Amino acid sequence: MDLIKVKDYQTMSEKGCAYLLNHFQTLKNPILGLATGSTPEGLYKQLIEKYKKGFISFRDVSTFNLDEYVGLEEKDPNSYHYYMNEKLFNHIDISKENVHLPNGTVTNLQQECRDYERLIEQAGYVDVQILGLGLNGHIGFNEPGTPFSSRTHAVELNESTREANARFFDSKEAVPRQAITMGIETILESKEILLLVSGKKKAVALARLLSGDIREDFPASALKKHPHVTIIADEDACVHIGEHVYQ
Ligand SMILES: O=P(O)(O)OC[C@H]1O[C@](O)(CO)[C@@H](O)[C@@H]1O
Repeated sequence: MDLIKVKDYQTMSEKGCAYLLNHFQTLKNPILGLATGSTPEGLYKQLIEKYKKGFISFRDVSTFNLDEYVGLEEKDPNSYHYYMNEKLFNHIDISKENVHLPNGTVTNLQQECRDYERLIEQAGYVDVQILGLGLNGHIGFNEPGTPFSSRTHAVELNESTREANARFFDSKEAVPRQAITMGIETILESKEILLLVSGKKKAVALARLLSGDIREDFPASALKKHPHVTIIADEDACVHIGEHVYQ
């Protein structure tokens, strides 16, 4: 894993954008894996800016999002469909049929997960997967204990994750209890992975990722098995690096 340490959130977002643009140049039909949450918002702003200035087009880009809540309609402001439309897709020239997110409103979640896997495979797998880091080391919605061999699946969300995400909802009770997420093995099939980490809150998780063992109770540690992971982290997120030895 390569660690690029930057000053702050803004620089992390700019560097993340430069990293993606670099990869875009080498790919004919880039397939991007996308994350939600607070962390990539600045990166999406950067991408929109580059598009508006004419530096980049998304006409040939396809996207696969990591996850979606179960039970939220696309029009629900807390759904990840809504988030992606608002934060990125509505502002760029991407074709809606090239955009993919799991559908959390279907009755047969297992079938939806299998279909999502098939779509990723048919597309030829993700070229660059963007990830954020959960406080408990989750990636996508793969909570601690998720087998590294997991494929796209429906999950029960941890209370700590529901609490962390309650800031987007009216109350913690309103946060869905289930989600669909790409599995850890699905994520590891991406050709390149870009992990963005920002803020003091993430410092312990980042330090554990860098110096701890590869263990299923810390999902992000699976990234150490991948040959092409780049981490861009700001100074606040790096404050605990090297301080402890994590088991
Ligand atoms: O970027 P945030 O909001 O800190 O969230 C970190 C991670 O947690 C999730 O929001 C899931 O809870 C991921 O989508 C995200 O990458």
